[in-house]
Amino acid sequence: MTSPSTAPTLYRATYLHTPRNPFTHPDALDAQSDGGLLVQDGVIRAAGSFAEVRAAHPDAPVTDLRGGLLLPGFIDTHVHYPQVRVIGGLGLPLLDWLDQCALPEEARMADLAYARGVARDFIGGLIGAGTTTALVFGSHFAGAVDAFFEEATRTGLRAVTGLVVSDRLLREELHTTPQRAYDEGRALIERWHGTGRALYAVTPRFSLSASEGILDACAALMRDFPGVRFTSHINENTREIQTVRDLFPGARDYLDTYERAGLVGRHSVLAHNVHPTDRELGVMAAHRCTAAHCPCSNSALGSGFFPLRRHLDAGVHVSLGSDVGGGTGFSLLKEGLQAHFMQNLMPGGVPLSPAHLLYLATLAGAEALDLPHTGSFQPGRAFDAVHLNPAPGTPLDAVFRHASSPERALAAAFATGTPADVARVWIGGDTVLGG
Ligand SMILES: O=c1[nH]c(=O)c2nc[nH]c2[nH]1
Ligand SMILES: [Zn+2]
Repeated sequence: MTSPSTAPTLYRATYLHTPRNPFTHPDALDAQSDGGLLVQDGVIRAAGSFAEVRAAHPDAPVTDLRGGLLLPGFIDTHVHYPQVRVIGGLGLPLLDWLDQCALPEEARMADLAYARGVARDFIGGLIGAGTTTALVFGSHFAGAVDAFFEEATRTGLRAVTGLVVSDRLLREELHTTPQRAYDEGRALIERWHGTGRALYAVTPRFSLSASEGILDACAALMRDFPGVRFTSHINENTREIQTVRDLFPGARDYLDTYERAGLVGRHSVLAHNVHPTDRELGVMAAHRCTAAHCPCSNSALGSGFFPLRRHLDAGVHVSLGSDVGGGTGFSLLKEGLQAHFMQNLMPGGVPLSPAHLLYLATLAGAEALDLPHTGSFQPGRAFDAVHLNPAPGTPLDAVFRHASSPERALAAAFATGTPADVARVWIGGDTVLGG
């Protein structure tokens, strides 16, 4: 039995979205300076100019959002739940930062009451930044992962996450065994995968902290539960890469440690990939897996410049991640700007237009996670949206009021927008912030 329809709403706004990929389609940006989106039962039913949608739906009540910018909700494809309270540990390279900042805090997640508070802080931060879907690196503790799914369910966030598993070189209390990794993962998948908006991601932390036995346990979960997603880290830092080489002498490269276990596929999202080989890029493209680019983290941890051009030339799909807490905050506007800066500064960088940045922050994430009902405003997709409406008197407000085109306003949103400019957020048509 289908539930009865609710009344439609016609949103009137300056809206922009990328129904296509601007790296392959030059006219990918769809910008409506006076646009209309008809939403019913959480789904976009019609989209276009306000005049055109109004004419077809003369009786729908109108919600007037003019004055700001309406964008698809942001999709963060790499962000760590247990690290929200340690954002800002600047000045350390990856392995020192893990030892001194991240892992001591992650050990605190054994305490369920603590984890519940962190889940609230974390999801509040995501939604406050306009993020409506996230691939979230979970916790090493199954109870903390439960707490996360509960909070995601309460808030309405579209969350893909799972138990983080490791069995070496971290701290003893963060280690597990292959059997326990499988058993706890299985129980979490059965409880949460496909429940409401939740999906499960099998998540070995990185090969540096994973034996072949743990990676095989991850592969067993992927085999036994088709449809679960996979995420981990790869090629972030040169010392990390050398250590992985030493730990897996039989592997051709870092990717091969995952590939041999059968963990590289269409539902795999590998974070960073700052230092890939050509072989790794070729295999990632062939398996249609995604590289999640985390420019603020790469800058803060001094990991290096992401070779976007090489990824695009090889045909590797790229999305965006905030990588909190190696990253510096939840805003994908800031990540877009940092990606733009870094591509500008590196030899052979890819010039990124506002359309590229919007795509990376929205549809690219939907494609990475294989969530075709999110990421743009095309009719049939869920109404996941963020309304940027800066306070009067702010520089972004001044630009918005005087912008010569919606695309200029979009560029300014990436250049100077922050969570303070997020006025309202919807997920599946429900207001989850503001309103
Ligand atoms: O940026 C990162 N953050 C982490 O928490 C992590 N763990 C392994 N590799 C990592 N990289
Ligand atoms: Zn990370």
